[in-house]
Amino acid sequence: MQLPQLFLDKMKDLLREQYAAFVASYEEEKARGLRVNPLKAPVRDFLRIAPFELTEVPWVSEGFYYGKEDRPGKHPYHEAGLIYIQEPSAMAVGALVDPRPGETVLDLCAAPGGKTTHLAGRMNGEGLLVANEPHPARAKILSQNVERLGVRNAVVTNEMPDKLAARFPAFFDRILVDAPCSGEGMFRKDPDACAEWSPEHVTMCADRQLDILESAAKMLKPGGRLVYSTCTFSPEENEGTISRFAERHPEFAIEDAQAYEGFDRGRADWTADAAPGIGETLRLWPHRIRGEGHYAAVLRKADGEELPVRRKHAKGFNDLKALKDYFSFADEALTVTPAGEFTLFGDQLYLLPSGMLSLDQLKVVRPGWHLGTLKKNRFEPSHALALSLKGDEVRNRLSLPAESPQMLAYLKGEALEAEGPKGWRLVEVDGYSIGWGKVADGTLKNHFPKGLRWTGR
Ligand SMILES: C[S@@+](CC[C@H](N)C(=O)[O-])C[C@H]1O[C@@H](n2cnc3c(N)ncnc32)[C@H](O)[C@@H]1O
Repeated sequence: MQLPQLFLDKMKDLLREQYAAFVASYEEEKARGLRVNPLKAPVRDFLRIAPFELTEVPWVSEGFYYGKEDRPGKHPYHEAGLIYIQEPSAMAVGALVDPRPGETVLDLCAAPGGKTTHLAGRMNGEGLLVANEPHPARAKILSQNVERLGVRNAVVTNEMPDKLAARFPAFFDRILVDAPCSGEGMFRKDPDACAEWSPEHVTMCADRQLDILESAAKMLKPGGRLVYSTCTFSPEENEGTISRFAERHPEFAIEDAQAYEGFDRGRADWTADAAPGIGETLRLWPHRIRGEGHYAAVLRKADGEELPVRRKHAKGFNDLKALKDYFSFADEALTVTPAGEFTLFGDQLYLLPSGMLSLDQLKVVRPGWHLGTLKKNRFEPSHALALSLKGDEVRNRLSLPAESPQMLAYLKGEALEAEGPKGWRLVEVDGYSIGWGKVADGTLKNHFPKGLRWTGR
C-alpha cells in the first residue's frame, strides 16, 4: 500500500525503534470485528446461535473478531439488528463513555452510528440518547442504524455542534466527541483517507476538533464525563487538541482511561505544553493490538453549581381521538402499549424519550421511538417498532430459522403461507424480531420495507 511520504517521515520521527513494526502492520490483514447488540440478545444467547468463527475482543464484553470467510453483514441476524459490524479498536471508545441506563447522553459526531449503537446497548433503552451528525446523508445512515438495532430512546439530529449547544446548555451526563480527523489510523481500511491526507489537512482537523469540543463543554453538566476520540495518529489532533482544550478549560481534568494489554498511553513529549494527565489518555496502535489506530481521552468537568437555565421541554401530542387507531392496534397486536409523550411528524407517530427538550427549530431526523403511521382510520406499525419488540411483547409471531427458504423468501419481499389468526404478525429470525407481516386467509402479506429487500441474492 502506498502511504504519503511526508506521513511516513513524520511517523519515523515519532516512533523510532517501533517504526519498522508499525510500517509492517500495513501489510497485514485488517482485523474484522462485530459487536453483539444486547438490546436484542444477551451475548451468551447470541454465541449459542452464531454461525461465525468468533474470538473475544479483550477490551469489550460485547465485541468479537470474526473469521475471514464469515460474512456477518449478509446474514439475517444483521438485518434483525443482533449485530453491528465495527472495527475492534473503535469498540474501546463506547466502553470508555460507559453510559448507564437512565442517563442523558450525547454522541456529537455520530454517523454512521457504531458508537451510538454501542452506547444505546449499554443504556438498555432507559434515559435519553441524542445522536447528532451534521452531514445530512450520513445522518440518514445513522438513523437507519438506530432503527436496525431496535433503539427506543434515541433522538437523531442533523445539526452543527454550536446550534445544539445553544439548546442544551449543561444538559448531558456524558458526551462523546468522536471527532472528524485526518483518519491516519484507517489508512489500511479506507484508502480514501490516505488520498486526502496532507499536513494542512491535519492542522485544519485539529482546529475543527477544538471548536467541536468547545460546544461539547457547554453541553456537559457539572461533574459530567466527556470522552474525546479520533482514529488518527497525529499528535496535533490528539495530545495537541486535548492540551489546547484543557488550557482553555481549567474546569476539566483528564482522568485515567482504562487500558488493556497492548494499549499505549498519550505522549506528553509529542506536544508543546502538554496538559497534566495527558499520559493517562490512550493510544491504540495497529502493530501492538489486533485493531486499527485510535486515540481516546476521558475528561471530567468539575462539580459545581451551573447558573440556572430555563429549559423548554418537548410538548407531547396527546390528542386521544387522533391516537385512537394506534391504541386499537396496540390492543389487538401487542401485549404492551408503548405510551408516554407522543409526537407527530406529518403522519408519523413517535414516542419522545423521557426528559427530552423541545426540538423546535432543530433539524431532526428521528425524534424518538418510531411507532408507525397514522393513516385514515387505521394505524400501520413501523419497521422500527418491529425491530425493537421482543417476542413476548406481541400477540402473534412467526419465527423462521435463519437458514430456511422461508426466511430468504421473507427478506426478498415474498408472501408466505401462515396459519392462525388474522392481523399483524411479528416475523422473527430464530426468535428475534426482523419485521412485520399481515395475515389473512392463510397468507402472510410481506411488510419488510421495500428499500431493504434482498433483491439479487
Ligand atoms: C469519526 S466519524 C464518527 C464515527 C461514529 N462515531 C461511529 O462510531 O460510527 C466523525 C463524524 O463527524 C462528522 N463531522 C464532520 N464535521 C463535524 C462537525 N463540525 N461537528 C460534528 N461532527 C462533524 C463527520 O461527518 C463524521 O460522520
